[in-house]
Amino acid sequence: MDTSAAVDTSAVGVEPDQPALAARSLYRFFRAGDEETLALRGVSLAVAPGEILAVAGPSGSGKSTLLACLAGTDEPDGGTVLVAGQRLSHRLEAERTRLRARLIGLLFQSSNLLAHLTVAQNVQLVRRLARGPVSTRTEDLLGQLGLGRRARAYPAQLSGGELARAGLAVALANDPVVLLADEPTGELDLATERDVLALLRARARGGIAVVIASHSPAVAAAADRVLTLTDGRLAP
Ligand SMILES: Nc1ncnc2c1ncn2[C@@H]1O[C@H](COP(=O)(O)OP(=O)(O)OP(=O)(O)O)[C@@H](O)[C@H]1O
Repeated sequence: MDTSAAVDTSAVGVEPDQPALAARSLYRFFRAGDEETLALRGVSLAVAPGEILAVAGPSGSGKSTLLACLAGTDEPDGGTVLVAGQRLSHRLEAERTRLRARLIGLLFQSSNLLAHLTVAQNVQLVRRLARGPVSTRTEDLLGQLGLGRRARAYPAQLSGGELARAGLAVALANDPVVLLADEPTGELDLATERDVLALLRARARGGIAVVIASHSPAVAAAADRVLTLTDGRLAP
């Protein structure tokens, strides 16, 4: 799909023709005792603003490792990650954390909400950590995700579908350039999965680049592009 016409890249702070996210030749090794696992073996990819990329692949193929390196929660042993043209990899952890808080939204299968905060407070916490201008108001974001009436609810008081949308609100709270989702729909029923994917598509139209690691056929069908990881290598 040609996303360039529909997307205002300036809205997400990405130069025209610049990928929102780029990974060049990522390598990641794990050593446990005598055993060495090559989890990523030279993975390169680029995701345009407004694009939804699905990363498929069997269990153990390296999907979570790739997403962690793209998010800067893990450091690749080799290669580079760029978000909106800024290098995320090979920096001090505090700098990676600062860049991540400003530029990246994270969505995981298990809830990314703090249990002792309400939905609105969870969103506001992420905004404060971003320490930068955030254009959408908390009430507007929750309204867009159909959570206007649940702003003061605690996570334990939400239904599964509401919890999924609240997790998405937290992932979008910092107006990210890139949203990274690791099996975000793994525990959802089909209707809620469709709901979440439609919401992700709507956000992508606003210019966010989305990367989803998932086994789900519905995710692959909803994506603009699917790449498959096999033993730490990508194939189209
Ligand atoms: N911290 C770690 N220490 C040692 N090995 C690890 C570590 N993290 C991941 N691995 C190994 O790296 C490989 C890739 O794991 P990863 O979790 O990225 O795969 P995955 O495709 O996300 O799998 P799944 O779909 O089951 O979540 C596996 O062989 C895994 O055992």
